[in-house]
Amino acid sequence: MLTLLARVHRIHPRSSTLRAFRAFSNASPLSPQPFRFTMPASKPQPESNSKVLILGAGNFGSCLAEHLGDSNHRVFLWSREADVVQHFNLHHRNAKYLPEHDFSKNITAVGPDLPDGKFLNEMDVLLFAIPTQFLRENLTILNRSLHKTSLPLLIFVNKGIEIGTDALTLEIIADTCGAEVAKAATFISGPSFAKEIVRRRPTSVSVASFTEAEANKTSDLFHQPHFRCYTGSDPIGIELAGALKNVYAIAAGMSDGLGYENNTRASIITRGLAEMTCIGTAYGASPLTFLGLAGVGDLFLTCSSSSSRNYTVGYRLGQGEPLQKIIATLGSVAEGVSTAKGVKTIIDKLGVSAPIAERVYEVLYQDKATKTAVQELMDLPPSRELELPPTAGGPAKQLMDKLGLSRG
Ligand SMILES: NC(=O)c1ccc[n+]([C@@H]2O[C@H](COP(=O)([O-])OP(=O)(O)OC[C@H]3O[C@@H](n4cnc5c(N)ncnc54)[C@H](O)[C@@H]3O)[C@@H](O)[C@H]2O)c1
Ligand SMILES: O=P(O)(O)OC[C@H](O)CO
Repeated sequence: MLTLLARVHRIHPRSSTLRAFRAFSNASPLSPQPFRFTMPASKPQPESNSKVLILGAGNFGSCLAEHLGDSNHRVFLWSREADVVQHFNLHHRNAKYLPEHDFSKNITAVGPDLPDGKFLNEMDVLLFAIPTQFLRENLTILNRSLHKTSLPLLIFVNKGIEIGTDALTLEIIADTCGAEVAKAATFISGPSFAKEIVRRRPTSVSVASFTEAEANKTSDLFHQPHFRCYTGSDPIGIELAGALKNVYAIAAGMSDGLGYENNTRASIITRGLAEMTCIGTAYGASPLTFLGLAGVGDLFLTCSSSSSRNYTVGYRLGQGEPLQKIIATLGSVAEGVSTAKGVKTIIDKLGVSAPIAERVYEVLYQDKATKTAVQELMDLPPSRELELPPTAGGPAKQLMDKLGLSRG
């Protein structure tokens, strides 16, 4: 397989890229396939009419509530905003997010307090659509009433890295709810604008979990003729891909905002993918995950559309607006802004070269002018196009140790 890979891609058999692939297949704690672990599973799902609690009634939580309500599940949508709850139950509309959309009658809004233990444990599915920076505080509270012997199916859709800890969601779950809960968690990522899903535009996503049964249950729950799910066993990889693409979407937006054209954006997308793959590989994720929907799929989407909030932040920065004003008026979360901090720490720690991500960090947090950032990237000395770093160890290994999943 590796010899074939070398022949097809004209890679020298002793090249560092091939060595990295070889090292990955031998030493990485994660493998893109097959599923290797026997895991704690959630309680059996009903054939139909699952009871689903969606935590977070922003654009994405509301859109996924609609998707599941529309396929005849009984959906409860938790919002921390009392006016959103009240308005939703009266009008079947979310006044703040996706305000044009008429929502399914199968959805009931709940809140603003977090649901109590009795309600929580009656659910078949808990889906978290809360921005990454607020997940820990909510999981800490919910964990107190979660029955660990009869877990609901647990699904996470946020795309970010926690400020201060540089933790991925898997680690936040392990810290707040324990390793057994983290091992049963499932992650959805990929190119999926909320406003297109509610209009039933054909969409495909990656679904990953350490547990095959949980990934399959999530896929079964979501799969529709207009919504395809592709399962995988690299949750760390799809989490990293989803978080990283937001940083590169800011870079692509900056370039467009500065008035650069298609060549520049294509360079940012392609070099961004190379950086994401190197960071992911050094972290201990599978490089192949970055070629999937959660990787290049979502990168391409968010780097090339003004529907992306992260792209919009970059675009407005490129046009000369100050960051604080952009954040104050965006009306919705752009995870790339906070994630750029975690990415900077991770690349420094891992010693990975990621010049685009570094420049995004410097523009956001060190007052570097967007034009200077682009010029500095263009002034870099010529380099090899792709050199994957070694994969042994890395934060994924530490996370797998924490979950009790490392190879003996
Ligand atoms: N919008 C999309 O198309 C899309 C697609 C895929 C993934 N995502 C991801 O989903 C996550 C949520 O994004 P979104 O688009 O729904 O964001 P949003 O800005 O539309 O909504 C954010 C939601 O978080 C809630 N919130 C804010 N502070 C909170 C707190 N302390 N505790 C609990 N809830 C709090 C808000 O009330 C709101 O309901 C993000 O990680 C995003 O990257 C979004
Ligand atoms: O609007 P963005 O930039 O947060 O992107 C939303 C989703 O992540 C697209 O898949």
